Amino acid sequence: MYSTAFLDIPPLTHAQGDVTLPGSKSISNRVLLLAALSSGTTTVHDLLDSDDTAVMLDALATLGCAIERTGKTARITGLGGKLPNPSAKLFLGNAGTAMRPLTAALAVLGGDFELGGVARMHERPIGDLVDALLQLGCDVRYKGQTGYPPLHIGLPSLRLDAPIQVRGDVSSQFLTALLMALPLVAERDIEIEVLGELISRPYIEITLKLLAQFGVTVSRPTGPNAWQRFTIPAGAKLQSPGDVYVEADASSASYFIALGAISTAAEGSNGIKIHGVGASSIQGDIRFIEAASHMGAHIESGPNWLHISRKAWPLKAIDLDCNHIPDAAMTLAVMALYADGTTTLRNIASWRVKETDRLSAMATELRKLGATVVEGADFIQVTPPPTVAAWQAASIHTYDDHRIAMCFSLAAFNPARLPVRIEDPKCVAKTFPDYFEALFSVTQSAEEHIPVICIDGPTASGKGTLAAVVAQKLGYHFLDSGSLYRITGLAATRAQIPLDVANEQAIADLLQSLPIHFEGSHIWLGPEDVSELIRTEEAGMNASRVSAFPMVRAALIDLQRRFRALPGLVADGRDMGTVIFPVAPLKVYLTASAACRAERRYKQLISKGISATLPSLRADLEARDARDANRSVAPLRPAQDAKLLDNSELSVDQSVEIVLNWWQSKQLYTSH
Ligand SMILES: O=C(O)C1=C[C@@H](OP(=O)(O)O)[C@@H](O)[C@H](O)C1
Ligand SMILES: C=C(OP(=O)(O)O)C(=O)O
Repeated sequence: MYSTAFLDIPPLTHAQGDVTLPGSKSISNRVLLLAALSSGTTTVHDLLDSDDTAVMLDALATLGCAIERTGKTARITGLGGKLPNPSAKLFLGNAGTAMRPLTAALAVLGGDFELGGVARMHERPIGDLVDALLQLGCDVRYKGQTGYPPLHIGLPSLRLDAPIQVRGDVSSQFLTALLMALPLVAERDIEIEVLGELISRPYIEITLKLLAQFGVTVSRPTGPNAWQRFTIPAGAKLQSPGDVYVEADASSASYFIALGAISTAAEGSNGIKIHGVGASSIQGDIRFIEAASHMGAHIESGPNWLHISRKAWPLKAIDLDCNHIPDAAMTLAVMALYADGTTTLRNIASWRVKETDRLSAMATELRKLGATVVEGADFIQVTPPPTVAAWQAASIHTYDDHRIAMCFSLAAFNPARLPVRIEDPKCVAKTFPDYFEALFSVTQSAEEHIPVICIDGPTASGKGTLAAVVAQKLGYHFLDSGSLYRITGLAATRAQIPLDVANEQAIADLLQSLPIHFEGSHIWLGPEDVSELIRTEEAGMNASRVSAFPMVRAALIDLQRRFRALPGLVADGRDMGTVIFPVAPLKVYLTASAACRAERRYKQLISKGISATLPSLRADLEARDARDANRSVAPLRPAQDAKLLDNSELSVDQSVEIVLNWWQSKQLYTSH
């Protein structure tokens, strides 16, 4: 997951390949709750691991449910409708699928509970559900504002004789919550009557299908009243089905379906294949494929897969009632940027009460990109930027809304080849923590568009630390090129090849087959973590020797350039800006006085328990500077266009800030 303040997505040109998507949020949280309430043990496979499922799992554990987890599998011992801990304070984040169903289940079971979440959860309505529970005789009180969480739940005096009325026009989750909770107390038939137009209906189908798996068949009329009345039969009992498999999330699939529709594949391959969900999914958001097809996607499907490629281009503008796909419809609003006219998405008033006011947020952010947007009470109308030149590089504010972050990443395919900045990318953790990793695994950018920041400088200037922190702050890859020379020195020594120029061919040959692999700050040579081993003074001297051999340097050039990958690279070394990445947009040449560098190295060694003396360290360091500056190939010197940074008097944080400011000053993002 990218936990950076922002993530800059370079302009993307192509997409192709396979993605396996994480489990459905709606199915995961329903199955977890049903498994906990039912009798018997349930093994849930392919469970989503995200913020929304974490709050549900924590809540169930707090309530006394035994849960064993191994990877994506959870084994849940059902409570059989009895709570061992009938008193608890539950934090439910911003998960509607946890807050609403748990409120109903705990209200009918009774106890002493407090249910709350993040600030936004306390702005998301729950009054219609509470009203229904009060009719039933439950004791539910608002701890803050009437109509909103946090809630206190006490002991009920249940009255199950009259039909329970619930409004369905703000959220379908209120009806879902009642449907899952009422089998706990179904001594007689319990009827639920929906008032107003029921929105987001396909989510009710998910609820009914999963209830059926747990042994409860809800009956309802056929014909026009099919969405008005639901009857939970007397004697209904939640019984574990044993094993449950969670489909991949169809709403998450929408970003990759869109990707297939708006991108072309690089030569020799074809489209995007999504694994884990197919056209016969029980999730309503799968119907996004119909909308995407209308816009121009070519979609094929099998039992558990989808294959998408581009058919019509530009995409065709659509006018669509999106009430049945409220979440995936946000993706259509971004696809509309690539359409041949104005796209209108209707009947989506519920967008206003989700993770943020999504109607207003989408309108604001789409406008930043250059689109013309009309925002209505319950619709949005998007007209793409009129010309390529009208596109703008935008910094997208994400409002702690995972879907805003995910759908706006698709704007990186803009024809103006502008990057897109996604603020607070970690908000995707609500349903898809590794979204951006999945995106980068199937997308490509022209090499010249993948940013590289070079940080070159002499030994002990602190460039490794600076580069690693800058890479981490930007979410970029990190190349510690010096370590490649150190590994070369180590490998040659182990192969008993003397480090002199007569053996440069043999050392260069050795490099062709070295299994080098970087993992954060760790460097692996095959199965061995050599990070510590290559940091000794001796390894440094050996590195300096082999780095003077032209054949060795040539062999390492391609290897180093391959580190330039999405979303960007910070490369630390001695010739990053002069030789390896000569057209990098930012080159920093980091120095510090010899006295200062010797002292830093001294402290470093002493802290590791290695004895050293300052004068000898300083002499070694000056000798190494002289050798590096005078070697015939790629001598150590600043690139002509490098920015010089002397950090003798600066802390690491101060140096990082300077470099990030230099980087920021090169960006074009508008955030108005
Ligand atoms: O029941 C569910 O799993 C959901 C129902 C929908 O909410 P509304 O019914 O509030 O539209 C949807 O937006 C949400 O992401 C998940
Ligand atoms: C509306 C959403 O979430 P929630 O389940 O919290 O309602 C969503 O995931 O888009």
